[in-house]
Amino acid sequence: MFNHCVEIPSYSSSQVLLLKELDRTLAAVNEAEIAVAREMILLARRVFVTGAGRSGLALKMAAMRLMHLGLVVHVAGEVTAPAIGQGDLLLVASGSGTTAGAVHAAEVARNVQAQVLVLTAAPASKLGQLAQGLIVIPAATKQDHGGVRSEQYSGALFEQSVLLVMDALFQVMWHERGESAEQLWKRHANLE
Ligand SMILES: O=P(O)(O)OC[C@H]1O[C@](O)(CO)[C@@H](O)[C@@H]1O
Repeated sequence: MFNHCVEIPSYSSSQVLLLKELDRTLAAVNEAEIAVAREMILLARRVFVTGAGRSGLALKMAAMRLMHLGLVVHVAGEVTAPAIGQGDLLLVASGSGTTAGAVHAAEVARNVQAQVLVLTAAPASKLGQLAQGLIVIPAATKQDHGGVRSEQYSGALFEQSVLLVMDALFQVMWHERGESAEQLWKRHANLE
């Protein structure tokens, strides 16, 4: 039940809140962890991405950009995704680090000697412990309703941060590869 005595924030104040939270959270992401993630992505034979709900959707956006860079990328669970194996990388996003599908996928990947790179707000979680590479995003997890790490609903700050962390990493890798936007554009889907 909503408490109607609570002041309803305006659209613009909400926008400011989001930007402040993102600024603070992204500034706290460890650059050494990003460097390791970059290495793991570039060394992988193929990259698989997975995550539940909005966390998975944010990684699907990142997966598209990695494909635009010319990497071989699969979204786990899609009908065309092959088996993951040795030399592959599983990129998993889970704020809580406890979502069953995400943990299971990481276990499968480890069992077949694939590498596991995790973006999470909970590095001590089961998923965090399965990771060989970790990007810790100090945001609220989906059931952290305390409002301290974020005033946004559920895992929104984590999910937004996943997209921005991966887009920033894409920006680095794009310029390192020295390809023009026109060259990347040739890899864009032409059946959409
Ligand atoms: O990031 P987690 O903790 O794995 O949660 C997965 C997803 O579950 C949800 O709560 C519901 O889809 C999303 O907000 C979140 O992205």
